[in-house]
Order: sequence, then C-alpha cells, then structure tokens
Amino acid sequence: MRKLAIIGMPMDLGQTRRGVDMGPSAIRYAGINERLNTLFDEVRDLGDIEVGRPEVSIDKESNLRNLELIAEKTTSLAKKIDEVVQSGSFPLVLGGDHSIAIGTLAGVSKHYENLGVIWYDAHGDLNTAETSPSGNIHGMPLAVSLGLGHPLLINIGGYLPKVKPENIVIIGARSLDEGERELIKEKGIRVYTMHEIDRLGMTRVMEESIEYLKERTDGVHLSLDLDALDPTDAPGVGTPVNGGISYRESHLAMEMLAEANMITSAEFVEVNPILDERNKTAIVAVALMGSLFGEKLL
Ligand SMILES: NC(=[NH2+])NCCC[C@H](N)C(=O)O
Ligand SMILES: [Mn+2]
Ligand SMILES: [Mn+2]
Repeated sequence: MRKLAIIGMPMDLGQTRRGVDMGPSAIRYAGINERLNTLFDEVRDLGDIEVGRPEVSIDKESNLRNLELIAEKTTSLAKKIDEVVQSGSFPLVLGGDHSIAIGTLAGVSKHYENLGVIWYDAHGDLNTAETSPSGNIHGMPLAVSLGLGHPLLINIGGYLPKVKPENIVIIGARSLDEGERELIKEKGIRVYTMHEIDRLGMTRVMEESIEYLKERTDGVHLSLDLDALDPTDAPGVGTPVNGGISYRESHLAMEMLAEANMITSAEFVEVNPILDERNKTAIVAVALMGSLFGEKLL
C-alpha cells in the first residue's frame, strides 16, 4: 500500500523576507490533495508544525539569525517526520524557507544507512556562520546536514552527520559563495550547474544523477527549492536568480525520478505567496509533485 503524509512547516526564520511562512497554505490552496489523491492508496494531511509568531533575534556570539528558534522548530519537525517514516508513509514537507531541511533530514536520515540527497536549487546552501554573507540559516542547511555548522543545528535528532558528501547531488546551481565553492571542491560534492544542464541536457543530467545515487544509497531525499526554476516560471521566491531551470525541464526531471522509483522523502520549499503572481509558484510546485509521484498523461 502506497501512503503519503503531508506536513506543513510554516517557518520564515531562516531569511529576512516575510511571507514564506504562508507557503504551506499557498501550496494547499493550489490543490495538492486533489492532485495527489489518485496517485496514492492513502493521503493524509497532518497539518502544520506549530511555529507561532516568534520575535526575530540574532545570536550575538555566532551572528546567526534566529538560531535558537530554528533549532527548536526543526527539532519538532524532525520528530514528526520520524513518526511518519516509522508508520510506513512517504513524508512530503511543505515549506517554509530552506532551513526546514535541517529538520526533515534529521527525521529521515536515521532510517537509512546511506541516505542520498538531491538538492534541486539555484544555491548550494553550504554556508556556515564563518562563510555566510548574510547570516541567514536558509543558506546553510546542506552544510548542517554534513555536520558542519553550529552545534545546536548539527546535533538535531542526536546524531550526525545526516548525509555523506558523496551521497549528494546538487542540480541547478548558479549562485555559489566563495566558501561554498571551496567546500564543494574539498568534499568532492557532485554538482550539475546550469552550465552542465545546458550542455548535457536535463535527460543526461538526470540519467547520470540517478545512476550515481542508485549505486551508493538506500533511499533518496529530494529537497526542491523553487528558486531552482527560472524566476519567469517560479517568481514567488525570496532569492530569485536569473537563468534557471525551465518548467519543462523540471517536469522531465520529476518524471525521470518517478520512473527510477528511488525517492523516499521530499520537501518543496521557499514558496512565498507575497512575492508571487497569482499563486503561480505554488501551482508549479503542485504540478511538479504530480510528476514526481507518477502522474501520466496517457
Ligand atoms: N535556500 C535559499 N534560497 N538560500 C539562499 C542562500 C543565499 C546565500 N548563499 C546566503 O547564504 O545567504
Ligand atoms: Mn535557493
Ligand atoms: Mn535553497
């Protein structure tokens, strides 16, 4: 029996543009239930993780914006995800800014020996407090999952690391900070930048990524930041970067993942309805979920 559990994570503390906390509502409004109902034997919407309206604060010592709150809220998310995986359901998390991935991965990864991660994003999200140009934790979750960063974040769930560098594939990168570039080289992380996507085409990028992860992982988490897509297709994001992946290429990528039958958890993040045009970005997110979960035209 194929079971899906939807969990909303309405958190905007990982960056400074308010509104991304409304992402889960926008995605639900875009018709997620109707779209996914027929693709699973059971779809349960577990509602949102309680985030509240906390006051924004900067940790003086580390210069990390909202450090303690993010640690607390992602810990709650991790617990919920852990339960969902144990119950045999596929966890689908709706963001929220990308810092929520710290919690998702903490909840998921303990169930696998070698969890793979596809980081579909314009950014690497591989900063630490030392390399971050912004102090925004949404630029750090992948580093945190590698065990690099503030102790309060890397120890969530009581174990580390959540992912090994050789089990990561980044797709869609076109904005990397200096420290992130160094880390990618030092750790040998596989990255398909927009250059490779243009040059090889999305088909080959996905074939290679799937083969690479099949060989070494026993489960794969898809962390999809809507800013991986070009801003013309997904304008409702806080940190848009021109020259992104098209709507069609993204559908192809999701369809190939469905065919490979390898994704074991997923999150769709950074949908900000305040910055959007008529909920376009949430609608794109739901359409991509359809393809990811096996929707077919014929
Ligand atoms: N999840 C995201 N949209 N991350 C954007 C990060 C931008 C920049 N690299 C930073 O660290 O601030
Ligand atoms: Mn991004
Ligand atoms: Mn991101």
